[in-house]
Amino acid sequence: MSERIGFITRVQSFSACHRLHSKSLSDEENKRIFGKCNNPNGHGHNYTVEVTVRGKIDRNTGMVMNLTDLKEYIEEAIMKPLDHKNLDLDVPYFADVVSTTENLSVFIWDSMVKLLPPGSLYEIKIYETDKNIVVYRGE
Ligand SMILES: Nc1nc2c(c(=O)[nH]1)N=C([C@H](O)[C@H](O)COP(=O)(O)OP(=O)(O)OP(=O)(O)O)CN2
Ligand SMILES: [Zn+2]
Repeated sequence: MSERIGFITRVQSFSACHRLHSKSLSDEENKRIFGKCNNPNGHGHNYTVEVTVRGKIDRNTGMVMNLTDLKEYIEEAIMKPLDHKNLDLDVPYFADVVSTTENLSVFIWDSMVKLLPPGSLYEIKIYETDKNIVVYRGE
């Protein structure tokens, strides 16, 4: 039988607060562009992240990778740095990077890719709210 390629996804939720504010824009521009999300005292989200890994379905184990291992990588790359944190103040990456969900997806990609087998990370999908969804595939 020829080699089969599979995709596996693990879902993880975490809570964090943030403020959309760019240091390269004036206060007026920040207010105009980010509106209520520029509130000086911030606001919170219950984020849901889907991490998808692509790979060969191993003939012996029947797995692309062990989901138990993926769970541990997610704990390291997502939960420890982000859960119950103020993204802008607690996560050094966001000191000079606006904490949009796009940039959050890049942060999570860069953190996950360091832990996973080379070339295996396929997609990071984040639900910031039920209606606001971002996908990043490492490009
Ligand atoms: N391109 C992006 N646009 C916006 C982002 C983002 O990350 N990328 N983020 C925000 C805010 O963080 C904001 O919290 C979004 O929340 P909100 O507008 O309240 O969410 P909903 O659209 O789901 O809420 P409803 O008011 O119920 O429609 C803004 N833009
Ligand atoms: Zn927000």
